[in-house]
Amino acid sequence: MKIALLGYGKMGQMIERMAMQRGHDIVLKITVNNLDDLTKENLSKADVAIDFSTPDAVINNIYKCFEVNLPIVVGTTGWYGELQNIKNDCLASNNTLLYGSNFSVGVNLFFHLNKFLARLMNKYPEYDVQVEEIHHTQKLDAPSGTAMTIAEGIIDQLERKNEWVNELIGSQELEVVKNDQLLIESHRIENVPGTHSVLYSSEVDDIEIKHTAHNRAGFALGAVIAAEWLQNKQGFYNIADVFNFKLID
Ligand SMILES: NC(=O)C1=CN([C@@H]2O[C@H](COP(=O)(O)OP(=O)(O)OC[C@H]3O[C@@H](n4cnc5c(N)ncnc54)[C@H](OP(=O)(O)O)[C@@H]3O)[C@@H](O)[C@H]2O)C=CC1
Ligand SMILES: O=C(O)C1=N[C@H](C(=O)O)C[C@H](O)C1
Repeated sequence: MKIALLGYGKMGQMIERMAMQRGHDIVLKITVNNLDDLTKENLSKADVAIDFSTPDAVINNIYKCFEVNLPIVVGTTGWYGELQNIKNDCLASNNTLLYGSNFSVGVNLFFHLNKFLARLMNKYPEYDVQVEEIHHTQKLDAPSGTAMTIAEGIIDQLERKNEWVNELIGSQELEVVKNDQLLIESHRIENVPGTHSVLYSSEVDDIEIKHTAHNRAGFALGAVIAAEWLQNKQGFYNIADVFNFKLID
C-alpha cells in the first residue's frame, strides 16, 4: 500500500517503521512545517491516509481526504464532539473512515473485559467505580480518548452510571461527583505512553483492572493493520470492527 502520514510526530514516525517492515511505502508525511504539501495531487498518490496529528488539525485533514475519496485511518483523539457530523458526511459522500481511540490489541481486549465486568457489577451496588488514565505531559487532550471509550463501555453496561465527568489532576478541582456520574481522573506524568485503570471499591475490598502500555509499538502496529483491513472497503468503521470480539456486544 502507498500510505500518506498526516502527522509525523511520535506516532507517525513509529507507524512509518511498522509500515515499511510490512512492505508498505510512505508517499507523504505532513507536519506543521510542510502543510502546503497537503494537496489533492499529493493525496491522490496514496492508497490510504493515516492521521495521528492534533485535535485542531484532524477535522481539516479528514475533509481533505474526503475531497479525493482517499480512505483514512484516524488515530488522533480529542475530536469526538464532531464524530456524528463526520460520520454523516463520510457516508453521504461515499467515503471511507476508520477511527479508534486506541489501536493496540491489548487495549481492545481491555475494552471488552471492562464491559463484561461492568455488566457483572449491576448485581453489586455496594461497589462504586472510577476510571484513571495517566499520560505523558505533551498530551493535548483530557480525558484520553481511551478513557472515554472505557467510560462509555461502563455507562453502556452499568445501570447506576449515566454520564462521565473528568478531573485533570493538578488543574481545576472538580465539584462533588454525583452518584450516577462516573469520574475519570487524568494524570500527566513525564514519559508515560498510556496507562488506564478501572477501579471498583467497596467498604471491604477493591477490584482493579489495568492496562499499561510499555511503549507506542502496539498502537502503531494496530494502525497499520487497520489500514490493511480497510483496503477494498467503503463506509464508516471503528477499530472494534477490525478485532471483532464476540463475547459481549
Ligand atoms: N488511537 C491510538 O491508538 C493513539 C492515538 N494517539 C493520538 O494521536 C495523536 C498524535 O499523537 P503523537 O504522535 O503522540 O503526537 P505528536 O505531537 O508527537 O505528533 C503530532 C504530529 O502532528 C503534526 N501536526 C500538527 N498540525 C498538523 C496539521 N495541521 N496537519 C498534519 N499534521 C500536523 C505535528 O507536526 P510537528 O511535528 O511539526 O509539530 C506532529 O508531527 C494524539 O491525538 C494522540 O492522542 C496517540 C497514540 C495512540
Ligand atoms: O496521546 C497519547 O499518547 C495517547 N493517546 C490515545 C488516547 O487519548 O487514548 C491512546 C494512547 O493512550 C496514547
